[in-house]
Parts: sequence; C-alpha cells; structure tokens
Amino acid sequence: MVDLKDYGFKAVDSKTADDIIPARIIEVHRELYKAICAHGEVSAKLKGSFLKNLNNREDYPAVGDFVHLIYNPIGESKIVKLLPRKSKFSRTDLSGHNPRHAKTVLEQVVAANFDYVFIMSSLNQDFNANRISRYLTQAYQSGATPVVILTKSDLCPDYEDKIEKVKALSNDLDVIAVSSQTGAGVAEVAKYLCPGITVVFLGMSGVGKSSLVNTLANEEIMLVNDIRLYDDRGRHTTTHRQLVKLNSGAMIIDTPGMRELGLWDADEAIGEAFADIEELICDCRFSNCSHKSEPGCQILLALENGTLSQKRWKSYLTQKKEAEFVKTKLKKSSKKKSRII
Ligand SMILES: Nc1nc2c(ncn2[C@@H]2O[C@H](COP(=O)(O)OP(=O)(O)OP(=O)(O)O)[C@@H](O)[C@H]2O)c(=O)[nH]1
Ligand SMILES: [Zn+2]
Repeated sequence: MVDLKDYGFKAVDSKTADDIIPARIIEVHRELYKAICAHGEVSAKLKGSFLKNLNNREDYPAVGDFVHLIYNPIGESKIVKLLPRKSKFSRTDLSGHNPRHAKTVLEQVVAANFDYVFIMSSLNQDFNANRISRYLTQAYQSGATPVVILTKSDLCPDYEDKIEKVKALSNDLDVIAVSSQTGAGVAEVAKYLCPGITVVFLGMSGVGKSSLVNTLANEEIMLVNDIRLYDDRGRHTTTHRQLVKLNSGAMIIDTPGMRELGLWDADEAIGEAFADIEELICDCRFSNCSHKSEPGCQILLALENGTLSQKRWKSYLTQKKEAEFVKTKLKKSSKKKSRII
C-alpha cells in the first residue's frame, strides 16, 4: 500500500464514498492521466459526469493535482473530482498563435500543489537580475515560496555582490549559490527537500537544472525515472516522468509547460515584487500621474536622487505592459465562449 501522505497529501475532511479514493496526478498525456493512489500507480481518465461539468480549461487536472478517483484494479480508473489547489502555475495558451494575433488566451495549469519554486539562474555571464525578478513575480503569484538558486558558482569566484543584488529584489528571500561541479551549496538546497515536499524549477535552458537534480539525487535520476512504453504500433518509446520522487522523499515537478510560462493576471504578484515602486506611485501628487513630467511625482524624484534605479523602473514598466497585454486579450476572449481543448 502506498501512503499518499508521502506524496504530500493532507487529508481533509472530505468524506468519500467507499470506492472513491484520493490520488495525485503524476503525468498528463492528453486525455490520459497517470496517478498514484493507495494501490500504487494507475491509469485514469476523467469520468463523463466530471467532464460534462468542466467550464474552464484550468479545471482540468494537472501534474501535481490531488483528485478523487474511482479505483479500477483491472482497467482505467475514473477521476471524479479535482481537489482544491494550494499553488499552481498557469501558462497563457495563445492557441498556437503569435501573441500579437492571438484571438483567445486560455489559462492552462501546468503544475499544481508545489511548496517551493526554485528559481535557477546562472552566475556566469548570463546573470541578469531583471530576469530573476520576472521569475519572482511568477513565483509569488503561484502561491508557493520562491528560493533563488544561483548556479555554476565555480565559474564566478566573486559572486557576493550578485547575491546581494538578488536579495535586494524582495524581502526575506533565500538566495543560495551552488556548483554541481564542486558540490558547493548543494547541501543548503537539500535542506528544502524534505519528505512530502514538492518543488518546481523555473529557469532558462542550460542553467544547470538537470545537473543539480542529478547531484542532489546522487544518481542519474532523469534517466532512472524515464519509463519505457510501447506505443499503439508496438514501437518502443520512452516518456519522461513529470512528477519525480527523489530518494529524500521530496518530489520535483517537471512538465513541458513549465518551460514556457507566461505571465498570467500578474498585477498582484507584480505589486509584491515591486512593493517599493507601487508605494512611491501612491505618493505621487496626482492620482493619474504618468511619471513623465508631472510636479510632485515621487518616481521622478526617486530616479533623480538614485533611490530607484532606471533599470528597476524599466523592468517594472515592462512587466506591467505584458500583464496588460494578456488581460486585454483575456477580456476579449471571455466575451466569446471559451474553446476548451
Ligand atoms: N562549470 C559548471 N558547469 C555546469 C554546472 N552545472 C551545469 N553545468 C554545465 O552547464 C550545461 C547545462 O547544464 P544542464 O544541467 O544540462 O542544464 P539544464 O538547465 O538542465 O538545461 P536544459 O536541459 O536545456 O533545460 C552543461 O554543459 C553542464 O555541464 C556547474 O555547477 N558548474
Ligand atoms: Zn508620478
């Protein structure tokens, strides 16, 4: 028997019928799900009655979700309910269109119920505090706790100032420098990986995610967790596990969607990441200040006396603009009936 608590399940007061049990989604392949439940791993589909009542794309189960299912020991189990999410990452699905021409923007959840977002950024010449700040905005919005992991510390002997720069992005932010090459800092990251804890990684390709995961797991976990399947023509294929359990008992969610996250209704999260700027704006003399030339503008004053850097102000404006763009698209598309999958 599998104890779902080992997979982060917190039993709530939801009394279930005898044949309905909780499970966690570990893979999503179009309409087919793979889930872990008390009886081990099962294949599952959405039950017709559940599917019929789905209105939004975000209500479809995603990797990491807890669900209720009717267990079937000899065939596909049926998912009957999606349990409330404590955190989630959504991707703006532009229906395959270039953003400028997209007619519909749909929210698609790509990972759910994670405790930490590991924001990965390399300490070498790619280091970019603005990018980290963008990821922070998304992390706060997800509902989980961000931890910034600065990789390849062996390539950058002098990284203290970079750590300070990142710490200045937000209050109480944990920032860890690591090297998968030398092992420096890896133990600090491992402290987060307690049994039942789920983490996701955000970061550009090549920052060293796989190397770190392999170092943490002390084995080729990415390979170990690949499973072999036979496709419908009997050909041999491998698929990549989307929720991976480490030896420590912690879990990592890694889905294709995680790699292309867009900003989703980010105003509130931007407010958290740029609280200082929003405070300044509140103090501008005119409530509709454009922060370009008005007298009594606190932004202009802060830029002039150097308490606010041009770079940070520009980064704030860029994020606002992006969030605005998505919102406009969303408003337009919600007037029409949303197309679901
Ligand atoms: N010097 C040094 N190189 C590293 C370190 N970690 C990773 N690398 C190198 O950086 C390159 C990319 O590392 P990966 O772990 O594959 O990066 P990734 O983020 O998983 O990349 P994707 O699979 O494309 O998402 C590889 O050539 C690694 O050998 C490190 O701590 N120090
Ligand atoms: Zn102003």
